[in-house]
Amino acid sequence: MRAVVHPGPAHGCVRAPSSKSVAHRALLAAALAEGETILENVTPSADVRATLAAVRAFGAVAEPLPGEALRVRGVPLPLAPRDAVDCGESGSTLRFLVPLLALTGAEVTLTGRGRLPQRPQEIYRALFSARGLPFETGPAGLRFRGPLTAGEYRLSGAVSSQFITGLLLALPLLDGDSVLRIEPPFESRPYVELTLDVLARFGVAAHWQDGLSLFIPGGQRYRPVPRFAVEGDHSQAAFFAALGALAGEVCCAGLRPASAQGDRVIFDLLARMGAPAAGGEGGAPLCCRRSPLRPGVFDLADCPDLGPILTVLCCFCGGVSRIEHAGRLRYKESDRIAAMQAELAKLGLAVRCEGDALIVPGIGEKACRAPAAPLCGWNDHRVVMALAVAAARADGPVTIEGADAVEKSYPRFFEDLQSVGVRVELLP
Ligand SMILES: O=C(O)C1=C[C@@H](OP(=O)(O)O)[C@@H](O)[C@H](O)C1
Ligand SMILES: C=C(OP(=O)(O)O)C(=O)O
Repeated sequence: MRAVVHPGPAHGCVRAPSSKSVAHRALLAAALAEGETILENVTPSADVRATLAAVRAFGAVAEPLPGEALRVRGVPLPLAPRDAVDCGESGSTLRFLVPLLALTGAEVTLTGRGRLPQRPQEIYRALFSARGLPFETGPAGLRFRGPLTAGEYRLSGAVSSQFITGLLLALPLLDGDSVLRIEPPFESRPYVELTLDVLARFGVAAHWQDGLSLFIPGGQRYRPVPRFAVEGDHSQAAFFAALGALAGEVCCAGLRPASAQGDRVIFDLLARMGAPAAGGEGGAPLCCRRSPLRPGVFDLADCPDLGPILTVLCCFCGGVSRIEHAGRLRYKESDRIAAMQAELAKLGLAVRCEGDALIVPGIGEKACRAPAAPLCGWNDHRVVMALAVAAARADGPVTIEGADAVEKSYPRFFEDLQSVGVRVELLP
């Protein structure tokens, strides 16, 4: 599908889809809790559907209820899936499942598509090899066998926090206690805090011994939660907050003020740029309006998913910005540094790379150039959404190929964009 986005002002209010990160964690926790959990507000994105299929494959029952809710009846320990489990393009699904399915002691195969088979899995390979357990990646997918045992796990904090979350989900179910020792630099820490938050809501404890060591008591079981409503997604709201700051006034509803999501920092970043959000009291919508944006030095270490939209915002600042710790953007659904550099260049927006930092000279209040040729979405939802926001500030319509990549996390993205007055034509 291609999307033709027409520039113009945006005005209105968008309800954020539910947090993909919280939904993955809550689905897995509910699927491991004996008894019934009703999960409410689960946006059926492709990634969340992959996790849903996986929990069914390990023995949980999950029935859809009206209004994007699910009734989940869990199993105390995962059962060995009969067939390979398809993780789609979801890094979270795959990395969260590995330690859980290793508990079964059976040989397990996980498959994936798009860029998933190339994304780093070395951390798990090293942990499995150190324990004499098989872990192989090949054309048929990722194959491994447990059982993982309780004890001390040492792993780098610089590749992906998803390995830490995977271990945090599984180790409490072993008989003995475990400790995770994270080697610095430790990036994406808020995602680990989010995991601890969801674990606690399902009655599972783990705590920091110091800033880099997590103690995980063994012998625990997940407890069902009668009603668990998945909160709104700050990473997705970021696209609409940015749209407001660039092209009108847009409000984002459905966000939890006390959320543990690291990407809520988008509102601090916008305030630093000179577009502070109004509202937000007691969970009311947060509204950002067009303002002249100031450049600055920004850091993606703890909020990598903001990378593409932050780069777009910097392109419209009145001066040169620097975005630090962007290196891990190379290992997502696309190489997001290469993707954003290539596509923004077509809009006349130059982005330079200096090691792991991006240098972004902004054009201020001017419009960017609408190219005659289409932009490429790089099969990456966050690249497509960020380019669509940039297009609202172009000097003519901008075509984005591969726009259906938004299915991965935000199936209603283009409808929501239209609902705030941005004209979009969706073509097959
Ligand atoms: O735990 C999670 O839900 C996620 C962690 C982050 O990955 P990294 O830890 O690899 O940065 C983030 O990029 C991803 O979209 C979701
Ligand atoms: C990187 C992402 O997700 P995942 O790692 O789960 O594929 C993302 O949503 O941007």
